[in-house]
Amino acid sequence: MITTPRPPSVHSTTTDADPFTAFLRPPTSETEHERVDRLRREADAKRISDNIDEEIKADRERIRKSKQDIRLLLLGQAESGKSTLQKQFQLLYSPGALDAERLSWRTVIYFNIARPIRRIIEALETTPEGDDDDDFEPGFSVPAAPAGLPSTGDDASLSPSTQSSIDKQVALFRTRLSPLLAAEAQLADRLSGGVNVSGSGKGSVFVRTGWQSRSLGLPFGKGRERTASAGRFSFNGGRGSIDNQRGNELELQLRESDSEEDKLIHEVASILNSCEADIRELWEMPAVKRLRERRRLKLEEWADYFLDNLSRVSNAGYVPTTEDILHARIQTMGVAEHVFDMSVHGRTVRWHLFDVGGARGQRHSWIPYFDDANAIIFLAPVSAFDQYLDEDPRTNRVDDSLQLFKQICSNQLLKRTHLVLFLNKTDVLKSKLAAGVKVNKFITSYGDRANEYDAVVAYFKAHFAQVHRRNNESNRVLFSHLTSVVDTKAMQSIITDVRDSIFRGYLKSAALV
Ligand SMILES: Nc1nc2c(ncn2[C@@H]2O[C@H](COP(=O)(O)OP(=O)(O)OP(=O)(O)O)[C@@H](O)[C@H]2O)c(=O)[nH]1
Ligand SMILES: [Mg+2]
Repeated sequence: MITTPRPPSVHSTTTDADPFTAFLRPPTSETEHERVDRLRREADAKRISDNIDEEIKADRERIRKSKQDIRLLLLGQAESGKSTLQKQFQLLYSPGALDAERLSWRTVIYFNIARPIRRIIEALETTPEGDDDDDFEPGFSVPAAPAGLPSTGDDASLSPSTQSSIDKQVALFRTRLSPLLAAEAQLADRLSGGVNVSGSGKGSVFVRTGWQSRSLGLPFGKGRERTASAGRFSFNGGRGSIDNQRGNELELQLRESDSEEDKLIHEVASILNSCEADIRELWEMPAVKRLRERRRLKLEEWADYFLDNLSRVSNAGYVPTTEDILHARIQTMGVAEHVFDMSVHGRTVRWHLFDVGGARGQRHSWIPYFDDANAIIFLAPVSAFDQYLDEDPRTNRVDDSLQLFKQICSNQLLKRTHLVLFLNKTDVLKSKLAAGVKVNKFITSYGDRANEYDAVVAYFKAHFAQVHRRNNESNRVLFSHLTSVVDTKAMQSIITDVRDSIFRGYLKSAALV
C-alpha cells in the first residue's frame, strides 16, 4: 500500500498557505502613521461595501414588493374620461394630492373658456346663417352614401339686414374680447411647455406629467409622477365646497404663487373679470344657439360647464372647486403613473394607476404597460354617438371605441388581465337625448328603436358585450358599469366595487388565498 502525504485542506486556516492573505498582509516595515492611514482606508472601503450590500438588499426587497403591487391601466379613446376617473381615484385615496395642485388648474380652466370663445367667434364669422350642415357621417352600420342631417325646421337664411347686424355685433365682440383671444395661445403654450404633437387631433393641447408645476411657475416635475399620499392641505372632497380654514390656506397659496411669477394667470383673471358681460352676451346670442342646433358649431361638454359657471370662474381670487377640476379638459400625452396605497380588507397594497393618452397618435405608448398589468378599466363614452374623431373626422367615436375595445379584448398580452368596462358620460347622453338628438341619424343600425336612454344604453352595452364574447379565448368575465365619472358620489361606490373585484382577482391569481 502506498501512503501519500495528506493534501492541504481547502479550509486550511494556515495563513501562510493563502496567497491573498500573504498579499494583503501589511509590510513588516509599516510605520505607525502608515498603519493608522491603512486602517482608515480599510474602514472606508468596508463602509462603502456595506452600503452597496444594503442598497442591493433594499432593491431586491423593492422588486419583491413591487411584484405584489397592483397595476391598473385606464384605457379608451381621447375624451373618454380616463384622466377624470384618475382624479376620482385621487380624491378617494389621496385627496391631499389634488389640493396641492388645485391652483394649477386655473390655467386649464381659463384655457377651457378662452378656446370655445374663439371657436364661437370664428363660427359666427365664417358660417352665414342658414348654411346647411353637410358633415353627417355614418356610424357602425354604414349606408351606401352619407345622408344629410335632419332639418331643424329652421334652415331658412336670415334676411340680409339681420345677418349684417349679427356680423357687426360679432366684429364688436372680436375687438372687445381680443385680450382673451390673445391670451389663449399663451395659456396653451404654458400648458404644453411649447410641445406640439402632430397627428393627434387638430389644434389640441397635450400635457405631460408634471404640467402642474409648470402652471404654477415651479420647476418641471419628475418623469413619472408619483402622487403624494398626503398633500399640503386636507380637503373635504365635497362637490365644490371649500371650508373656511382650507379656503384661507388656498388663498395663501394663491398669494404665494402670484408673488412668484404668475403674471399670466393674474392677467387672464382680470381679463375674464372685466369681459364677463361681453362673454355672457356672446354665449347667449340666439345665433350661437342656432349654429349649435345646426351642428355648424360643436362645443364639448366642458365648454358648456365653464361658460355656464362664468360669473364664479371670472371672480377675482377664483380658486377651482373639486367639481371644476373634474370638468376641466386637457389631453394627456404619453402615460402618467399615479401611485396609491390602498388598504383593502385589512391588507395594504400599492396600486399603480396608468392614465394614458387616448388619441390615435398616443396609443403606441400603451404597449409597454401591457405585460405586467393586473387590470384594465376601459372607458367608452356612449354620449359620443354623434361625434367624430378629431384625428380622423370620418370615424364615428362610438365605432372607434368598439374597434379599440376589440383590440384590447383580443390582445394576447392582456388575455389574463381583469377587464372592466365603463360605458361613460351617461349624463351627457341623457341631455343629448332630451334635446332631441336622434341616435339613428348617426348610427344607422340603431334603426327604429326608441330614442330613449334605457334603449340606447342597452343597445351599446350589447355591442360591447358581443365584441367581448367574440374575442374571449380565456373565458374572462367582463364587469361593466354605466358611469358618469364627474359624479363624485356615484363614483365612490363604483370605484370601491371595482377595487374589490380587482383585488379578489389579484388574490386568486397570486394564489394568496
Ligand atoms: N359631463 C361629463 N363629462 C365628462 C365625463 N367624463 C369625462 N368628462 C369630461 O370630458 C372631458 C375629457 O375627459 P378626460 O378625462 O380628460 O379624457 P381622457 O380620456 O383622459 O382624454 P385623453 O387624455 O385625451 O386621452 C373632461 O372635460 C371631463 O370633465 C362624464 O361622465 N360626464
Ligand atoms: Mg387624459
